[in-house]
Amino acid sequence: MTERFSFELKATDGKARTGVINTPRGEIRTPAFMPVGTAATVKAMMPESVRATGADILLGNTYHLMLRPTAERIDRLGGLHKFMNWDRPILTDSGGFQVMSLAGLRKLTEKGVTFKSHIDGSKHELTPERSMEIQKLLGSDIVMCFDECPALPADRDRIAESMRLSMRWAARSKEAFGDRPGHALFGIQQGGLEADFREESAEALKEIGFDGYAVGGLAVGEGQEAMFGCLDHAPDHLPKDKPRYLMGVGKPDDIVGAVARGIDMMDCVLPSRSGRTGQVFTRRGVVNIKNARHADDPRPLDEACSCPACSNYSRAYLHHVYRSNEMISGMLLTWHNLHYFQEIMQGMRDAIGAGTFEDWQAEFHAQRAQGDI
Ligand SMILES: CNc1nc2c(CCNCC3CCCCC3)c3nc(N)[nH]c(=O)c3cc2[nH]1
Repeated sequence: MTERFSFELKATDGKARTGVINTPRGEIRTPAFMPVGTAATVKAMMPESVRATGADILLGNTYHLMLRPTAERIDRLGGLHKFMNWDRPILTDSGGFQVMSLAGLRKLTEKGVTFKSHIDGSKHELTPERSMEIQKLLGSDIVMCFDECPALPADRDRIAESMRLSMRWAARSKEAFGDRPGHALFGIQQGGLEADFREESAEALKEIGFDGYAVGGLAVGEGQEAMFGCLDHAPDHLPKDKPRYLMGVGKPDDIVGAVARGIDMMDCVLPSRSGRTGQVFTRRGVVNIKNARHADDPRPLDEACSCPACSNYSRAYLHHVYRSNEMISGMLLTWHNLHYFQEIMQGMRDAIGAGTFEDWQAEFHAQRAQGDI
């Protein structure tokens, strides 16, 4: 059990890296996929099941939890780990991104953001200082700076202005975070798809100094080609000896492409949200379980998968419980998707460690090209 937060790089293969983040609540094997636990739960999953899929860390959300049940109440009840019965690391986002995508009636100023709750319309304010206070009350192990993520497409002036505001907010976040051994504060690089702004943002963050660096401002509708184009240079300006976290990504092939470009950590609602809408990710591509062609199919979703859904149930059963809107449908498909995403991460960690990441990527893409799934 370490009292400090540290990152050990174990091996690299091209720009891809594999390593371990040591935290007082346990280690995080990288590259890491972090399941999203928006309102103190990974939807349809017990925490022990999330762990069984191979997750070392999960995400909590400042925006949702500040509105309901409030960070103060979670603090009074012993913090988010105890509240949701997850004793391993938790990373919390700073709330700004969710305000811009969820809240009503927002007002953005140099100080921060005021907004109306999407739950009951009550008025709230988020500033770098308040976001740090909330994340401290939640007890999260990895805290994200309070930032502003501009919607793309946006012109260069808007992107520069937004990035420079986020850099001022990063300095205020660091100031408010203080010195908290065993807890980490991550800066968030902004700058849209502009290489010069990405470099300016990275330099500003390094000047302030953080325990890890996120690549923000992506996966906001730019498409995979533009995102990869940005990732071909954006991580290069970030410190090599600190973890790099790409926020909000993504589909399996997004994740593989991001790791190949030097990313160590990712989060996405996709596997859990898709699990509830019948979209199943497999090594050969996506299966839509609600399609009538599965009604009589006795085969598992994926013969090569060892998750409970693939080990114990037929496609016909999964089709039936999805169509019947039974709770077990979301449980089994979410479990499968999270298990599959973690299997991809384990495959990449092993391949990078063995120096065979090129071959692993070729096999990953070849399998997906196959026909009927
Ligand atoms: C989906 N695409 C995307 N997500 C981004 C996110 C959110 C990442 N996921 C956080 C979880 C979401 C569900 C609830 C729990 C927290 C971003 N967050 C921040 N702070 N800044 C971004 O530029 C930023 C950019 C992002 N792009």
